[in-house]
Amino acid sequence: MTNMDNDHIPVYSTKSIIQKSETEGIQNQDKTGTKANKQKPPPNEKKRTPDMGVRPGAQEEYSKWKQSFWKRNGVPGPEPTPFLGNLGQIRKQAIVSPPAEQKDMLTNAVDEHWKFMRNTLTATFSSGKMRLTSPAVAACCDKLVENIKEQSKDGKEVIEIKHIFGCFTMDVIASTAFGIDVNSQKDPNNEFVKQAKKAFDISFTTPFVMLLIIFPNLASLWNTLSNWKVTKNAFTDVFNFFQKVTLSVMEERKSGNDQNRKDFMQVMVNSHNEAVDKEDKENMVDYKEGDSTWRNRGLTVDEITANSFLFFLAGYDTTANTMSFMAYNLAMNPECQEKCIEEVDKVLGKDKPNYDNVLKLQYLDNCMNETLRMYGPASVLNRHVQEDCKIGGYNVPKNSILSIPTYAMHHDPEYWPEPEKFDPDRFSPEQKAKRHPYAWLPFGQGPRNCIGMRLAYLEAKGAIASILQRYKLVKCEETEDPVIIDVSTGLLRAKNGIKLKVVPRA
Ligand code: HEM
Repeated sequence: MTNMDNDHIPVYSTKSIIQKSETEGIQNQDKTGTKANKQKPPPNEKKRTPDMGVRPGAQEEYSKWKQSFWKRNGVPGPEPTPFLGNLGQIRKQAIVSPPAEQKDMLTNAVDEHWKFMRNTLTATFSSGKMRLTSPAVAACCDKLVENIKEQSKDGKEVIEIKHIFGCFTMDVIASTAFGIDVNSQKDPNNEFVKQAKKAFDISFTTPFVMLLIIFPNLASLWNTLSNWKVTKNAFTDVFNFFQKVTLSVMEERKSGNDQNRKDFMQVMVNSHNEAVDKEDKENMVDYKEGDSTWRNRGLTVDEITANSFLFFLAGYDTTANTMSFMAYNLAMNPECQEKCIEEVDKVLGKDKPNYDNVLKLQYLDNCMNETLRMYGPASVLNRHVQEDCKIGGYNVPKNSILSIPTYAMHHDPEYWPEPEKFDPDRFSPEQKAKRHPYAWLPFGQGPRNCIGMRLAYLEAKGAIASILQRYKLVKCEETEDPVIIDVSTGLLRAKNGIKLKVVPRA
């Protein structure tokens, strides 16, 4: 996605996205798709002088002109409010790229540069690389269980589960993306932990980010608006810290220390000389042998730094929230938790989780998928339209931004009967076969989908399985029922956290 220069378009109808064919033949549709787009804003009736005042209703017409773009193009939807359009309705579904000035982040890159980096980084998350990374994830699972043991005091203490999982995902990213071992639960004053938390707080709690949610096309002003300097400078400080960490880790690797470490950092460092395996090629965007955008060079130091940092921003809270809601769902549905425990005992026994045994936890997989349906952290997807096109019979002009409301789609009773019910069997092969594949999009879709999905499954399933090997997750008086959702920061999370008891298994 890029910084945009056109209308921000909320697409409301799940049906219009999912069942394109059903919406063909709409009335009032401009056949060429151009005439309607060339309409001008309402003209002033006459040249106004300062004392003439404004024609009744004209102010409102102007204030809604941008927001009524789709209405004028025949696309049905809710009535926009002046200036903010339908923000009230889509706020629940907003996700935003971090406001980094770093052009080398995958999320900020475009065209050939994005393609080169996406293909290079895709290799970082291949199943082969995941296998190499799984001992590092298993070590973090051990720390997680140890921290739970210390906090739970034989199941008597109430645990803020989101905090525990936040520390876990922080440890995983530190270890896999930066090659640094930390225990953020036990050592909150560690410099890496402090800076990482700062980066995250800046990205997701400042008014600037809220503004970006409201007006995504303002992102291009990031470098020029001085009243955001404080935030920008703070963010740059944090980025500089991560840059120093990356450089010193790379230096250490070059000097021979830790060269055999199998983490993303090493894969990125080796990117110019590593072999490309068959699976990498299959997952790459438009991969062609000898393509000039691919492997004509390795990743630069700036690209490695920017993307290690991005992995942290994109993978920390998303995965921690998913795990928290998963634990919540299992505590609220003990019969489902029993099934998971049975499966974990059968498949893992007392073994540590790794890429292959975690893949075999099919019921736990269904529980994670159902959790992502109910509480997927990214509740909206955005696309920048590159060419004039038709979607579901509607004309969509070049340079529009489409917002796809996944939260709304995941709660549409037409596709998900009793949407508020936790029912992991919705993801059985039979149920899945009956559903449109795009009815469930927690990781997005297409070439720009989530690159870290495999890691997210390995982390979340591995950690929950490690807990269930020893403990049960139990609802207690402090557990909110139903849990209150907060979307004010752009990412969906539990407003008051999630509190549970973690009781040792008999
Ligand atoms: C449960 C956890 C996660 C969820 C629900 C999630 C969801 C998403 C979504 C919805 C997108 C946008 C996709 C689209 O527009 O089609 C995305 C992009 C991305 N995600 Fe994730 N994500 C998760 C974990 C991770 C992790 C662990 C990492 C890395 C360590 C990661 C790295 C990224 C990156 C780099 C992109 C941008 C890809 C690009 O622009 O080419 N994510 N993620």
